[in-house]
Amino acid sequence: MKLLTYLFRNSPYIATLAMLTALVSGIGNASLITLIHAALNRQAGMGHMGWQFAGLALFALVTSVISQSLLSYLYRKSVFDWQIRLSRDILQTSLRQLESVGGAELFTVLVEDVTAIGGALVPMLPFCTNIVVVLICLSYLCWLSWKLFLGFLLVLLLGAITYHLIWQRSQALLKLARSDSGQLYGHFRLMIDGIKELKLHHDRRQAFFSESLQPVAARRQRRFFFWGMLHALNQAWAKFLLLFVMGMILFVFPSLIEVTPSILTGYILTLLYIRSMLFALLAALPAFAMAEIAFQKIEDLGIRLQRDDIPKIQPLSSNHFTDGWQHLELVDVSHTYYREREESHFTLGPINLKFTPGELVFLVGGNGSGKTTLAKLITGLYTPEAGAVYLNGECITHENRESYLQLFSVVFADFQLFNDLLGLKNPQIDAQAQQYLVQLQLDHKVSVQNGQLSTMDLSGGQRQRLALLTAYLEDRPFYIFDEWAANQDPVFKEIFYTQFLPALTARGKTVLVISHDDQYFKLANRIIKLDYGKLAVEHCSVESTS
Ligand SMILES: Nc1ncnc2c1ncn2[C@@H]1O[C@H](COP(=O)(O)OP(=O)(O)OP(=O)(O)O)[C@@H](O)[C@H]1O
Repeated sequence: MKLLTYLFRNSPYIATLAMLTALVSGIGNASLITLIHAALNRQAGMGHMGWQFAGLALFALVTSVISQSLLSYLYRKSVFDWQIRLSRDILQTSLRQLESVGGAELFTVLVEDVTAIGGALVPMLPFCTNIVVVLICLSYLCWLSWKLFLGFLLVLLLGAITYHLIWQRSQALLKLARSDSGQLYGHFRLMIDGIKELKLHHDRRQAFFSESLQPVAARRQRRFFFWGMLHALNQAWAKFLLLFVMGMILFVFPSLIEVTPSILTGYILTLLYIRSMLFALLAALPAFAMAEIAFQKIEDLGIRLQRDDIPKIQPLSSNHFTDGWQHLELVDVSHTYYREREESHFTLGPINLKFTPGELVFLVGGNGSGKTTLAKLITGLYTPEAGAVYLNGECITHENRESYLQLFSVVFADFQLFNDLLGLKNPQIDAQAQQYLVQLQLDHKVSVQNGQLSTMDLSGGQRQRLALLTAYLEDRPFYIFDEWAANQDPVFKEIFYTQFLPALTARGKTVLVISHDDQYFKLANRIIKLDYGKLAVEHCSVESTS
């Protein structure tokens, strides 16, 4: 049902046309059988009937081609629409919500569920055609003999009840198999991201393969197999029932009810004709079942992505914050992570901080003290659970958050490089990038043409420098570097702290550096130290923080 609603809402005209063609094709097909029966009983002139037969066959062919072509279009469009819509939703949703959904679940929905919905559209139109044929044929049977039809219906009812019982069990299995898919995609990601660690350690690789990946894959495969088996059982049961009912019509009912040989022939002929259609109807049900669960998963995800307590980021209305800022303030800001599995939580804050243009601020503290979380709060990637962030005295809310985000250029410790200098519209971008590449000592490795980097196959430290290049080109007022220099050689580390950072602040940029390099702390205007989520020390003029 959801599939039909989705289809008509998404492509009303094409779907209506496809459905009409499918229905008309069904009527054409059903008319053929009545014509064949009439021809067998010589009820009209044979020449006239021959033309009718040829016309109907041609009609069925044309309508079938049209509906199949429309179907193919609808399938591709459905997959495209869902993937684009979900991708847009994901890009619009707040970081915290995405983190709580998890990458593996997002990936499973984008790949598996979207394909399942598209896949269910494939048998959809033949399903409609077949339903029409079957319904017309059943009416024909009723018209031939309603008494015989009652007997037939009784057997059909018995079949429907048993079918439904097996169907329910198979649906439960399908849901379990779908949750296995989420876990399996999670393992695939882990395998690809952690391939070096897995390759290096034989026992770890074996354990990952045989204790993590394979059991989930095997369980999923087993569940899909049993699910398929239940459907096969249902199909076989349906076939048996049809044979059973034919046997009853041929050998039992004639002794109980008065029927002519012509009616018997009509019944058997019609049942033989709709046999394949009935089976096609049943064969389509698994695809619909998969789509139903996929819809449910996408709906769940939609609900999680658009939860009321974490509103979506509003689109960029104006860039008014970047025109000039005087001060940025965090007032009693806090954030808590809940770890359901460990039944524990980590709270950062309440934090009170102020930044002004042209400052060089170091953010220091032990591992897990909350430095990266604070950076996410400052940048607006996280919304404070308590307190507020103010820019020039204006509170940052969901209405102005998108504009506020444009204030920052951040290189996170787990940064991601893009080989296109995406979103940087400056016409001199190639020349500027080339100039920075020289400064970053990467010009012998990388070049930029039409905003595209020639390569990203670089060492870890060199990739970090490329991330710095992007940050430079963004030319935003507030820079944050999360342990950027950790992988740099001493020479370049020195250049970064003593040349690059002062050059940025000299241009009026505020720079917040998350760092453990205490030999450079003396360069800072201010040092902020975090200790287990609390602001431990804030030095204005620094010699040492220890
Ligand atoms: N997405 C998350 N979900 C749950 N807990 C998280 C998440 N991210 C961080 N944490 C927890 O919050 C705490 C602070 O993490 P954060 O990354 O901010 O620390 P950090 O000071 O940057 O650490 P490091 O110096 O190791 O990078 C840690 O205890 C961490 O386990």
